[in-house]
Amino acid sequence: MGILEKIAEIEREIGRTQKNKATEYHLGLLKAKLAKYRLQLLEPSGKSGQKGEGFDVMRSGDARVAMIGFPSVGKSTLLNKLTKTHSVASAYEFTTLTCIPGKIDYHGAQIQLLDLPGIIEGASQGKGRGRQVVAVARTADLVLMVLDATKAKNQRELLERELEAVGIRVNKRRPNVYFKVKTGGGLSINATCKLTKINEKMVYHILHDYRIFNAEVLIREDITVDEFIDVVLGNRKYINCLYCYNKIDSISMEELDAIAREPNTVVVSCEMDLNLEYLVDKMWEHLNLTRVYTKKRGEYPDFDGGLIMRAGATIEHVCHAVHRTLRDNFRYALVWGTSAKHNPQRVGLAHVVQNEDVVQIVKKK
Ligand SMILES: Nc1nc2c(ncn2[C@@H]2O[C@H](COP(=O)(O)OP(=O)(O)OP(=O)(O)O)[C@@H](O)[C@H]2O)c(=O)[nH]1
Ligand SMILES: [K+]
Ligand SMILES: [Mg+2]
Repeated sequence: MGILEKIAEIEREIGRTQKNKATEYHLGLLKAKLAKYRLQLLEPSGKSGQKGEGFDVMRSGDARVAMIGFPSVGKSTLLNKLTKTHSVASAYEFTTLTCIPGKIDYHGAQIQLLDLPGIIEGASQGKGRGRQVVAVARTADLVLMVLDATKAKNQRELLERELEAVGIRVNKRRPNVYFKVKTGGGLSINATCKLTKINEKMVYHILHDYRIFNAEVLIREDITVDEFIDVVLGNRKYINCLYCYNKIDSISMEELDAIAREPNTVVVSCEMDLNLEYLVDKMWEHLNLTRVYTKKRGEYPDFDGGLIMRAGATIEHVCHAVHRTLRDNFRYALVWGTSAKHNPQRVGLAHVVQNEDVVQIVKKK
């Protein structure tokens, strides 16, 4: 039996099985099996030409945003509106067949925006160019899910399911579980809180199913079976996602009002140039980047320049971004801004900077 058939069979069985206390355990095991087969689907099948030409676009700029959506929702039109790149747009589905990068300048930061082919249901199992498209999504710092405001309401769930199937978790954080595989000593399973959705026996069996017989597990929050499997597989990507409904020029005010209230959602019309600037603001917000200005002693900070850092960046990261030898000559730093207790605060390498901080690095004599 092929993997696809095995997957279909397990999915059928899950569908057949009623969800209740008595079947919970059995369902947990089925889900573990399903995840295992899906993982195999993702692995390259030996033939090296499989990767798909036109999809390995070089990363550039400070962050990468990938547009994911069904055909003809307006992804290419949006790329044309937001960047100087041109990507063919037309009323036919599957107009775009490769990955086309564009660049957005946002107050001195550069965001790489990727136009991609439309995906269809079953994309994660290799339908269309789905597999290449979702593989690109895995490399993004933010997924921009482009949706057609005039189409059915379940687009969002369908797309999310395709991303889930390749190990992408959108707008979720990594489950708070310590998990370490060991070479001996058996299984040690502990929890620091009450578990209502999973129990020790289930954890034990899932680990056995993955042929893990020695490991330390410390569960620190009330996780589900799926979340535990994510931890065990370890290759999940947790990516922020912003939902962008396009073509709002073609729906009623009532419909618009309902969509606009959904979380993490921006409504736009490429055709009427509606809300596009706001969309870029929201993209920046969801990328969760931090801008830090550096200054020299006795001089004003350079508010035009500014370093773009990941959230959680420290003074050490700032040093690396300025010059590769700076960290070795580092004595202390002075920080002005929201991360400082008083202005300026004298800090060490481990100090976490915040958006719009000003940093002066003082070197060893
Ligand atoms: N009414 C309306 N139509 C739009 C809007 N934006 C794009 N379109 C139209 O939607 C159609 C599809 O646009 P594309 O940009 O090619 O869509 P796509 O998502 O890139 O499509 P594929 O590459 O085939 O997946 C075109 O006919 C566009 O003119 C909009 O804001 N309103
Ligand atoms: K199209
Ligand atoms: Mg297109």
